[in-house]
Amino acid sequence: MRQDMEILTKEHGINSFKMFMAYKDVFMLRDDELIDVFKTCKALGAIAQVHAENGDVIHENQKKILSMGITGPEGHMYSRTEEVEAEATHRAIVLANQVNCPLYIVHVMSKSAAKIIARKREEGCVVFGEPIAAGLGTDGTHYFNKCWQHAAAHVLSPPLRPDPSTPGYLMDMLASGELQLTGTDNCTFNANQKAMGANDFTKIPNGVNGVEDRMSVVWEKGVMTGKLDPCKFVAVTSTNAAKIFNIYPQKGRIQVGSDADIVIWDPNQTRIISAKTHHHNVDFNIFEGMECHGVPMYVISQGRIVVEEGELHVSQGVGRFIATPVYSPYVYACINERDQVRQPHRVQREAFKESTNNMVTDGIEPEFQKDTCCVLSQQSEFHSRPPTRSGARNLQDSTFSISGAQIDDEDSPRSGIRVHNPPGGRSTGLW
Ligand SMILES: NC(=O)NCCC(=O)O
Ligand SMILES: [Zn+2]
Repeated sequence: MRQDMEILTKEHGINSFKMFMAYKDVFMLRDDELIDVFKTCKALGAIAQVHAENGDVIHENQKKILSMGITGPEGHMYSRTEEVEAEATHRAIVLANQVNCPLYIVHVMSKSAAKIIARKREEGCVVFGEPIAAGLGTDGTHYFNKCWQHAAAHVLSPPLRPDPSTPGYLMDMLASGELQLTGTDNCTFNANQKAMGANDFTKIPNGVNGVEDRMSVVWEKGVMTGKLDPCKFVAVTSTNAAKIFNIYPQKGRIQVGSDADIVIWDPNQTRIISAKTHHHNVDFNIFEGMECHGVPMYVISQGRIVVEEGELHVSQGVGRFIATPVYSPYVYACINERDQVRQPHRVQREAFKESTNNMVTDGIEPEFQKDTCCVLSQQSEFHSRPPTRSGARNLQDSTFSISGAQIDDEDSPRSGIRVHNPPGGRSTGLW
């Protein structure tokens, strides 16, 4: 695998690798495997991407939900809760940070996962979060739709969230910079293909549309709501991605020398999204009926007009692959510095010399020293402090040990523990 990644980065212009924490027994990587790939990405200067959901938990939940007789698309959502996404998001960030590898979380779908990304960035982790058009434009209430096809058409992973305030929240996070860019994870299936899971939600192919409508959805939900200004709109739809994937300013900027890929956006026009008029080769559009302000009047690609007033003028094969070089400075600048300054360092000490008196008895009256020695050796398995002057166990000590033993196991029965020297003199009193 490492060799393949090396060839891809060095000879084919690939600088990012997506890993799955979901899809148990298919794509799912375990922690040690993730660490391995993160280390390889780091060594190659690539960006590690993860699909963050806990595949083991999903597997358990799926069995449970199916056994309850829930076979429809709502089961997809119930089996992949926010917590399942948030746990994996947190774990991925921790693992990547441990090996100082930059991380990109694809399709951030929940408030919980977004909050974790924001918190870990605040703590200094190099992690980027990408919400997608689906999660910004619609929500998981569609899984409760009585029409199976409608509900199944919204199945993607992680799923849309039933909390209808989620899209607005994710947009707020983009506006504040806590999430950085928008994608789509465009991956469409028509009704017949989705029907593979007609009797079992776990078999519904995952994925929805997004690529054609992403700009419109982000403008409508971001700019028209006053959350994003037009410059931030450009940043989260274009420039930030170009920077992260190391193709800026060839892409993501309009200037002499950059590629002539330009969208002329008319903010005053409106259009209504529909499967009847979209250009996807699929029979459903998850944004069906959404009225969007802001319409691309012209799209220029490689200097040629490819969209003009709603009409598409493209020919197959004119697209070209853009190589993405490793060591993106926007991603790796801090990483390289951290490699230098965050090294653990060894403390220089004198060699250990065995002491002739290995009991610490300072401050304990001589008459109690014998008892004390006995107690200390009994305590060796525990965090030990000497007994108090009265001889009682020091209450600052932990009485917990992994073995389950208690510090006072030998004084039985437990309800009648003898105190050698309680305040006020020796007695056989109980405490
Ligand atoms: N988002 C989605 O369901 N896409 C299909 C493949 C994947 O899970 O990434
Ligand atoms: Zn994915």
